[in-house]
Amino acid sequence: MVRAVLQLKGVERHYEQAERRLTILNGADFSLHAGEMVALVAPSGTGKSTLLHTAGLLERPDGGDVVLAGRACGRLSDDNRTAIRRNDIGFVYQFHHLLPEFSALENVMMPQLIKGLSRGEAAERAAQLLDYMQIGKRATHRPSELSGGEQQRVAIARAVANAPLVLLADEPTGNLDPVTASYVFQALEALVRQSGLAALIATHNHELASRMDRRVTLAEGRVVPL
Ligand SMILES: Nc1ncnc2c1ncn2[C@@H]1O[C@H](COP(=O)(O)OP(=O)(O)OP(=O)(O)O)[C@@H](O)[C@H]1O
Repeated sequence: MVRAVLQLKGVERHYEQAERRLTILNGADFSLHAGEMVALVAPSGTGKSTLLHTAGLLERPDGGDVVLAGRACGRLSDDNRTAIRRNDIGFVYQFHHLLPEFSALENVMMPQLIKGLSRGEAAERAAQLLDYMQIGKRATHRPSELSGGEQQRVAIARAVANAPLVLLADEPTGNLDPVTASYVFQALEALVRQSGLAALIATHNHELASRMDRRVTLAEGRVVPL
């Protein structure tokens, strides 16, 4: 049986809004397996970002837990969750959030330098990843000198720079035109398949969702098949 790299077990998330309690995740269960790409497709405001942030240990669940490679992590301290996140989880957002004063190569090197790799090792891996994302020729360019699709390719390379177990993406192509979105997704897919990563990708794009292994949605705070 393929092992679950990421599990949500009865996860609850509530927000206090204008003196009322808003329940976003209400006992959400979900398993993501090694090598799998899963699309999270749900209407705006139903909790996709909340789910990704909780799964990615950015936010703590109010109930239940997040299990990463068999280890219960969701309820750990902020410091412990941050340490685990740095090693084991890659994030891609709708907007690239690249550091504007650094080149594409340096942006991809950054997480590796923070982890403690030497500049030489980090530069070598960053160059390989940029080549893999078919943007190697742009390695010395700053984000402002790149197109939206190129910026997202760099952001994806950065997200996997530390060889995480899990890639979480929140509308990674949401800011791109359909043709560019399709090419960027193709590169993302090739990278995920080649590295054996597990990926959970929130998208409103049904065509891209249809290219993934399975699709889930959120209904009344739970994750259900689509
Ligand atoms: N920090 C917060 N405090 C209060 N309410 C919040 C907070 N974060 C999110 N919410 C609310 O929780 C609900 C779910 O938000 P979330 O961003 O997870 O939805 P989403 O499905 O990702 O939406 P979109 O597709 O528009 O990005 C929304 O009603 C939002 O207003």
